[in-house]
Amino acid sequence: MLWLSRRPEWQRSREFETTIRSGSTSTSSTFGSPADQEWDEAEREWEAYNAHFERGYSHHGQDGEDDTDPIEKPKTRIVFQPTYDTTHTIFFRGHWLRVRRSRKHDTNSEMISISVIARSNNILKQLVLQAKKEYEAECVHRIQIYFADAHGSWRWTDSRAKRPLSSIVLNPGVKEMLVDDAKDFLRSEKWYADRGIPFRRGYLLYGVPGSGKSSLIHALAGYLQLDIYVVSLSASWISDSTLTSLMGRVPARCVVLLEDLDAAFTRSVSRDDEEEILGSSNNNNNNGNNGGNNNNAEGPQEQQSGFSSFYGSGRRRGGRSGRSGEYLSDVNTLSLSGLLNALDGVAASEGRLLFATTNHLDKLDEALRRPGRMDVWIEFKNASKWQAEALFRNFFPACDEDEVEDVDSDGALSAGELEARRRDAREAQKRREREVDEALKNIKVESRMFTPNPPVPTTGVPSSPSTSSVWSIASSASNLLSSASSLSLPFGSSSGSSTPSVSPASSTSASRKTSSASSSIASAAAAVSSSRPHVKKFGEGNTAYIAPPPTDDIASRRHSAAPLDKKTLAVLAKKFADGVPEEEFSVAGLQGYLLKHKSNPHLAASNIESWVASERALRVKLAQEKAAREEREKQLREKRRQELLLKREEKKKQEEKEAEMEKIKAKLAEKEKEEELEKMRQKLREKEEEARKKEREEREGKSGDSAEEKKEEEKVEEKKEEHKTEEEKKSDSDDDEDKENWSDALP
Ligand SMILES: Nc1ncnc2c1ncn2[C@@H]1O[C@H](COP(=O)(O)OP(=O)(O)OP(=O)(O)O)[C@@H](O)[C@H]1O
Repeated sequence: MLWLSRRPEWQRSREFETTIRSGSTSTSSTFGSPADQEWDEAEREWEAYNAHFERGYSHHGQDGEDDTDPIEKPKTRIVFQPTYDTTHTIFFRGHWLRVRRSRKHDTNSEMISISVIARSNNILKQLVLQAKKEYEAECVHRIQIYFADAHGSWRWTDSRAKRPLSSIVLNPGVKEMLVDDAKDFLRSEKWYADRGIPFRRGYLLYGVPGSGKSSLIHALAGYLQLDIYVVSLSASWISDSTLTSLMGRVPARCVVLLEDLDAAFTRSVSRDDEEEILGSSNNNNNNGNNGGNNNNAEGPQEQQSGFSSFYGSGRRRGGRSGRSGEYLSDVNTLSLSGLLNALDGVAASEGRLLFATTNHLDKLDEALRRPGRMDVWIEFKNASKWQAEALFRNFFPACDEDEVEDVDSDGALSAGELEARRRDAREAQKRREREVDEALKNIKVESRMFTPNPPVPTTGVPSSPSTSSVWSIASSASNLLSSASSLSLPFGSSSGSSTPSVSPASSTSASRKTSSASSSIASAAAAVSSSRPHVKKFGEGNTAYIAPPPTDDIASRRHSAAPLDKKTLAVLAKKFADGVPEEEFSVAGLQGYLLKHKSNPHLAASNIESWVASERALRVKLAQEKAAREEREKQLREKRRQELLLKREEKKKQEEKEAEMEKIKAKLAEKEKEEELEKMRQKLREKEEEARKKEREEREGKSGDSAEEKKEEEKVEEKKEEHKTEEEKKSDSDDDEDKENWSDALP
């Protein structure tokens, strides 16, 4: 893409899309392609033309707009790219190439297809090689950052200027060891191959937040000229398969960064889940404090750091269990075996430097900790005094001067040197005061006066100057002194005169001299002191009221510190480090503090103790608030738990009652059935009875008619009886005959 963006044909495309990038010209986060430069040129021409055009109509300079804008304006770059799905023709080394940008719909990733009509594909190979060369040349100064996306692919997110390793303040030897180890690894591919050892190296950076883990990785990647591929293991979409495909797709030489190693597999469901509430009643103390070891002194200074926060990726989205006690999505289905497989399975790519960061080493599974997966472990602690001093020295520039010879053994300037400096400062101060007095004397007194409230300028009407008007004049004069003196005094706050506080009482002498001064005082005084190019300020043209002095708070927020001489720097750095307690505050915390005093190293050094005290007080307050919050939450949970238990109890009772009722109903139904049956039986019996009765009656009704028949029947019966007895007799006589026959036959 870089190569394409440099083709003139690409830039001349008639169908193009535009978008914008922001950034200052010096720190543009994108490649400064010729297309960009051409566009800048066009923009400049257009602006010049417009300015010329407008001059014809406007009264130039009428409202005093200042042309000298010392601040470089942030630049909005217009990015200009040929559209998708259109074929563009580019001429390259005697061949016409057809180039087409398109988007893959499934992964939404961009694809560029280049075709050429030629006898061999050499021309395409040459093109790719040249593109690679140009890309690499560009990468010398920047590192490319890729983030894993939910489709299991790497998405280019940004390119960043390299961070010098020297800007990372770590205990002596740590950086050197890491650099040597990484360099050695990258050189020893053959060594690994000869021994059949997978060519991979893992580094585990663990320790308190804001101690420089991510910064070190960034700086190291820049030093080794490697791109960074970041995966946040707490992302909701991470699963075994996506991680495996991601790890299989990293290029051979790069830095792979696994963020939040401790947050992997820490999935939770919603806090409102009943089971969780009931189950957690016994370990309430862990709630909302899931490893958020807050006695690491981060307190209010804790910063969201790491790559994901830089680049706005998915990290900490949905919470980071380790720190915030919030909840990770329950869609994250990464398993330990999936992670191990992705790290050193067959599909895992080789040649990469794997960095994993965690704030909670104790939460890591033993399998992950096993050497071979994470070969080098580096612990990051809160800032030591040594680091604090180095940080201060890094932060404030030192001008090239004579070496620090007369800084005595404990780092302080010798008494003589100090006295000489104070004397110089006092003299410089007096000189300025004299100059201002001179200026005030020369001021032409006009008849116009300052008026008290209401602030309506009453030109030409004399009135006695009020306290407030005197104060404003005097303070502007003193302000002038203060700004002048702050430039010359080496010990701003210790001398007590670098930011003199102006009050009506303290400014009486000045006010007497200027009781009838006009508004021209301000400009006259400013003319005395200012040697810088004049920049017209808002309200400077006021003639009735002079601006009040900036408050101390505003005054201390100026943004540039004059370079310190080495001796002063040594003293201030020592003073600063003396005030920082050993390993109590993170480097990020100290950096935040120094940023607040960016323009005033003296104040930064002298205020450190009060900052430490206020941070501690704040931390105690936060801890108390946290404890109170936790207690409240605990009570709330306990209440909810009781309510839930009660509800469950009631529900159970209700269910039992219902079951009882059901039983009774069933019994009743059975009884009813029985009764019904009985009734039916009864009815049946009655019916039978009735039927019999009827039969009997019928029979009785017929009895007269059948008397003869009865007799006949009786006769038949008698005959039958007779016949039967005869037969019996006969059989008896037969038996007797047989017996006789037998007895004859026997001897
Ligand atoms: N040792 C250090 N040297 C220089 N700067 C540091 C150091 N530690 C922290 N910082 C500064 O503090 C900020 C946060 O640092 P960084 O993100 O590297 O911390 P971290 O240890 O990765 O934190 P986390 O664990 O929260 O990701 C950065 O702006 C960095 O410049």
